[in-house]
Amino acid sequence: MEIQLQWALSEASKDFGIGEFLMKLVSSEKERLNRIWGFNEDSHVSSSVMEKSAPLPSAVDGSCEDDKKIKCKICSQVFRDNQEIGTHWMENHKKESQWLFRGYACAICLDSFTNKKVLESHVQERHCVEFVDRYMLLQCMPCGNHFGNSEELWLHVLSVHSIDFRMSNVAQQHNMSVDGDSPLKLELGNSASINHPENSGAGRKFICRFCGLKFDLLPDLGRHHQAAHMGPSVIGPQSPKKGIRYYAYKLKSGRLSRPRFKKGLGAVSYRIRNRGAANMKKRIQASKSLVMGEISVQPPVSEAVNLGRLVESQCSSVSKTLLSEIRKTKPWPNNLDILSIARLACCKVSLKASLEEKYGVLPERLYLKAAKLCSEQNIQVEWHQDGFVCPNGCKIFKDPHLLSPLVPLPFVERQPADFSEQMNDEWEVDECHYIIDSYHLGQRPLHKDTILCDDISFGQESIPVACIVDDSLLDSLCVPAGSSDCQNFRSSMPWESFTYVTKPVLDQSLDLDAESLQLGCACSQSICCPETCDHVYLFDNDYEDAKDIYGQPMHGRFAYDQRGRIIVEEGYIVYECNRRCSCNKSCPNRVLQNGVCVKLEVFKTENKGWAVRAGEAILRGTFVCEYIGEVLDEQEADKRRIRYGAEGCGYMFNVDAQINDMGRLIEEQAQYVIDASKYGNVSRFINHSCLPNLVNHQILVDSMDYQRAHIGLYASRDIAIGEELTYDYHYKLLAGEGCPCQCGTSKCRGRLY
Ligand SMILES: C[S@@+](CC[C@H](N)C(=O)[O-])C[C@H]1O[C@@H](n2cnc3c(N)ncnc32)[C@H](O)[C@@H]1O
Repeated sequence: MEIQLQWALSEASKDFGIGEFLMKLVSSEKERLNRIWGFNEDSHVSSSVMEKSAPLPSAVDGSCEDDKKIKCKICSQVFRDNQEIGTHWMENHKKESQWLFRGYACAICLDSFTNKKVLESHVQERHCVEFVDRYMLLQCMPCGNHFGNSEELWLHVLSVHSIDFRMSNVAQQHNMSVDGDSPLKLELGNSASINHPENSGAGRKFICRFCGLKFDLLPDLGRHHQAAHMGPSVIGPQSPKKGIRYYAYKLKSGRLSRPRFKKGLGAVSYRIRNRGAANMKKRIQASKSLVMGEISVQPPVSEAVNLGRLVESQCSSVSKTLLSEIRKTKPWPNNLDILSIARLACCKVSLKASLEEKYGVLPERLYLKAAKLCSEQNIQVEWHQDGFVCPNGCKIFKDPHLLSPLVPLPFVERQPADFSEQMNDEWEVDECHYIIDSYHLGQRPLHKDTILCDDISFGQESIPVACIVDDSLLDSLCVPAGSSDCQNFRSSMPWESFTYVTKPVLDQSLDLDAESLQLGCACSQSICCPETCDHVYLFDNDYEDAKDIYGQPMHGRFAYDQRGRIIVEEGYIVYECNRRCSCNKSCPNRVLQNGVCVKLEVFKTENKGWAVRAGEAILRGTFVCEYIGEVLDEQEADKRRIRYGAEGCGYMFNVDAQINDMGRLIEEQAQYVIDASKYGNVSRFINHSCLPNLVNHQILVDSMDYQRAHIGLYASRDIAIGEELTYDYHYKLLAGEGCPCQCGTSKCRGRLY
């Protein structure tokens, strides 16, 4: 066709008469097709005509035959097997199949996207490289598998998801029996359902299986699905945060539709009243998933029949797909995984062996990527250099084609033949230059550290919190106060000035009826799912318009992603599951309550006393620690402030002051203070910065009373190993000189208070 078209075009350009002749030919051919197949200009598919004239063996009517028929879920055309319906989709519903099945993934970090443009900006912003096609993988939307090209993807869809092409038996039956407004329509189809015009007597509709909304066109449903129900990783870059002025302006101008936020007992009783509605919702969802389960079970017999029909060339394609499936059974490591293994590797051989043991076969020279990551995180590794000899005697495979990293490589754009080559190219070209730049030019002086205490929590945290001091600062540990000897050395040790606790200590000053207000969700599995979890429902009930950090609606989603990273915008109270729920520790809605899961170190600074730094790379959204101490009401806090004096109040966390732009607009403010002076955890050593890398969120766990909200500190961006952890204290600036801020950032406001 391609060649004929080229010929026709070149002929037509030579002679106008030939062009006219070709146009006539095309239109008469079109007419002929319309006559034969009954197509007309307005609707490209007239199912009634199609059913009559398509040369298909089975009749459309006849109820006992219905079960065996494979009906296309878009146009209701009938097919004998998966292969036929697959070809039909490829030829007639290509657009729809792209909506339903084709996603994209970043080849560097494997994050998922539905849109190529968004992937492009992700690659540029996240990985700081110009986007080229080799950074793009295709991803199967329903199952998340990755593919090098659309042919592979389509083969996979054909062999694994062909059931999604067909109208399910249940759907067909319902289409015939259910009237237009029945809630049962929610249960139809997989990603979308269609009411066939002939069967229902109504116009064709696509129904979202998540929320029941109806759409006339499948692309509209696709767009809705993407906007309303896709996870954070598949959507665009973060929208700019809106500050208090923005909301204040909107409030003033009457244009603010801020989140409905019901706090305190009134809110809780409202929630309890709504429990009935929540349960009803759950029942609908449960019945939905039941029917969906029914739909997605593929009778094994059809697989066998289909396999028997495959010709040899198709067999090899299927085997290719199967092989790619096998390759994908082990997940590929993300940057953090590579980094943590790279830190411990003694050489390229040991790195490769450890990675392969965990993740199977990986791209060649992955060590270059590992070295780049180490370089970014200031972890010095020798082994990436050319000619490195491992002191442990590991033998390094010497690749004659690999140039020394010191030789500049020309950046030549090539179109690689297959995906594995793409991956190799990426590691080879980019990383070498990166390593040279940061490693050879950016060497830092080596400091020697002394570990003062292996674990200041003394076993209370699941990951020890070491206390470390740079040798050059050892002298500063001697308490100055005029004493020249180091007799007071021990009393200045940070862990000795307070009692380490891992749970908040509730002061008697608080008037709490906490226990009775705790709500468990009714999920029956050990791991809750957002569709049925009451805590998601409670959140949605409180905040209709909540957005995630990417600006997408939070409706029907947990506040955490699958990796336990917080995705909800600052300012919304998060409901975690609790001991009244039947889920276990690994439920995705339990994060803060599981305690510190990243390696933290307390260390001495030159000008801010003790501080906390990352003992490992921490990715954005990761829970770092809870601000723990004695929970006081405002009156008790005031008394203590007078007792401590201005300088002694450094460990008091004023929740009211910490509530962000969004929270400040909420009528009932959180009037409580957490004092970590006497009781606390590692968080009490975290210093202030005017440009911090942590944010705080209020998390409800043991009680629905907002005065018992936990304060969780989460990474607001990716944090490198060794980087000091900071949050913004938001102290009010007092009259007078106050305390100079030593955060040293470009955004420093000059004073702490
Ligand atoms: C919660 S404590 C932090 C740990 C404290 N550095 C220590 O040694 O225990 C808060 C106190 O640390 C000091 N601090 C924290 N951030 C600071 C900053 N950016 N500049 C100066 N001092 C800071 C102030 O003395 C403040 O009152």
